[in-house]
Amino acid sequence: MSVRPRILLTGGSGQVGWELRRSLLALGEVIEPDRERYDLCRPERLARLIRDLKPRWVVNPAAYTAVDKAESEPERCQRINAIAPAVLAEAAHAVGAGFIHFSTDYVFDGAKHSPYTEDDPTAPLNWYGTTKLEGEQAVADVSRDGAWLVLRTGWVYGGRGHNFVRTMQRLMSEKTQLTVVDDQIGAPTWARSIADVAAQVLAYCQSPSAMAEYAGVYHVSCAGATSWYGFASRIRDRLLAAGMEAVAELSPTDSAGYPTPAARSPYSVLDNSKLARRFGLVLPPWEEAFMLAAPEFGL
Ligand SMILES: NC(=O)C1=CN([C@@H]2O[C@H](COP(=O)(O)OP(=O)(O)OC[C@H]3O[C@@H](n4cnc5c(N)ncnc54)[C@H](OP(=O)(O)O)[C@@H]3O)[C@@H](O)[C@H]2O)C=CC1
Ligand SMILES: Cc1cn([C@H]2C[C@H](O)[C@@H](COP(=O)(O)OP(=O)(O)O[C@H]3O[C@@H](C)C(=O)[C@@H](O)[C@H]3O)O2)c(=O)[nH]c1=O
Ligand SMILES: [Mg+2]
Repeated sequence: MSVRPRILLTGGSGQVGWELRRSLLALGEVIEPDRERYDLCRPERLARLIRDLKPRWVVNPAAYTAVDKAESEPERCQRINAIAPAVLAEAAHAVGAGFIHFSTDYVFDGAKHSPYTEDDPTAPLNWYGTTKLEGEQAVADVSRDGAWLVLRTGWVYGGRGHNFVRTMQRLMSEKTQLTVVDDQIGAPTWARSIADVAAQVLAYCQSPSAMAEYAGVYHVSCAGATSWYGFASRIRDRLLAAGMEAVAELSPTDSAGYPTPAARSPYSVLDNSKLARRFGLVLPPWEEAFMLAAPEFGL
C-alpha cells in the first residue's frame, strides 16, 4: 500500500496559502499546523514539528507582507521574512524534506527597463524587500546542496486576503475620484496561478532528491506588464461591466503624487523563462488570469 506523502503548509489563510491548500491536495496529505499554536516570530516550535513529522515537502508562503507598515515594524518583519525561513529550511534539510519558499519582485530596485532574470543583481528599495532578500539567501545557505526552491512573484491578488483588487473595489465604491500611480510597472499575478505552478513543480520533481537537481530561485509571474493605474483601470472596467453604478473616476499620478512610507520599485517585471526552460511551465497573460479570477471578486 502506498502512503500519501506529508506536505507541511504554513500561511494557509493567506492569498497564496489558501490556493496551495487546494493545489497540493492531489499530491499528498496537507498538514497545516494550527495557527493559534505557532507564531513565525518564534519558529522553533514549527521546526520541531518538521523534525517530528518528517514531511516530504515543506511549503512556506507565510510572510509579513504589509509593505508600508514594515518600515515602522522592522524587527517583526525581519523575524517572519528572514529568520523564520532559515529556521524552517534548516529543519527541512535535517529530515531530507524539500523546502519551497516564496519571494518578491521588490528585491529589485527597478533601474532596469527589461524583465528581471534570476541572475540580475538585487537591491531592494524598502524594508519588506530587504527582509525577503535576506530570507531567500538564508534558505539557500542553510539548504546547502539539498532540495529547495524560491519562487519569486509579484503584485499578487486572490479571492482570499488583502490585495490591490479588493482595495480598489472598496475605494471605487466609496469615493468619486481616485488617483493611482502610473510610474510603477509590474505584472499582476493571480494567487491561483502561483499555487498551480508550485504543485506542478512538486509533481514534476516527485522526490526531494530530484528537486535538489533543480534547486534555486525561479521567477513566477503572469505574463505582460502594466502600471498600478493600468491595473486599476481594468478593475474599474470590470466593476462597470458588472453593473456597478457609482464608480470613482480614475486619474494617473507619478509616485510623488501618492507618497507612501515605503519606496516602491518603478519597474519590477520578472522574466519567467527559467521556469519554462526547466519545468516547461508558462503562466497566462495577466489580463487573461484576471478575467478568470474576476468571479472571486463578484465581478
Ligand atoms: N502579496 C503580494 O503582492 C506578494 C507576495 N509575495 C510573497 O508571496 C508569499 C505569499 O504572499 P501572500 O499570500 O500575499 O501573503 P498574505 O499576506 O496573504 O498571507 C500571509 C500569511 O502568513 C501568515 N503569517 C503572517 N505572520 C505570521 C506569523 N507571525 N506566524 C505565522 N504565520 C504568519 C498569515 O497568517 P495570519 O493571517 O494568521 O497572520 C497568512 O496566512 C509571501 O512570501 C510574500 O512575501 C511576493 C510578491 C507579491
Ligand atoms: C490605494 C492606492 C494605492 N496606490 C499606490 C501605492 C503603491 O505605489 C501602489 C500599490 O499599492 P499596494 O499597497 O496595494 O501594493 P504593495 O503593497 O506595494 O504591493 C506589493 O506587495 C508586496 C507584498 C509585494 O511583494 C509586491 O510584489 C507588491 O504586490 O499603488 C495609489 O496610487 N492610489 C491608491 O489609492
Ligand atoms: Mg500592500
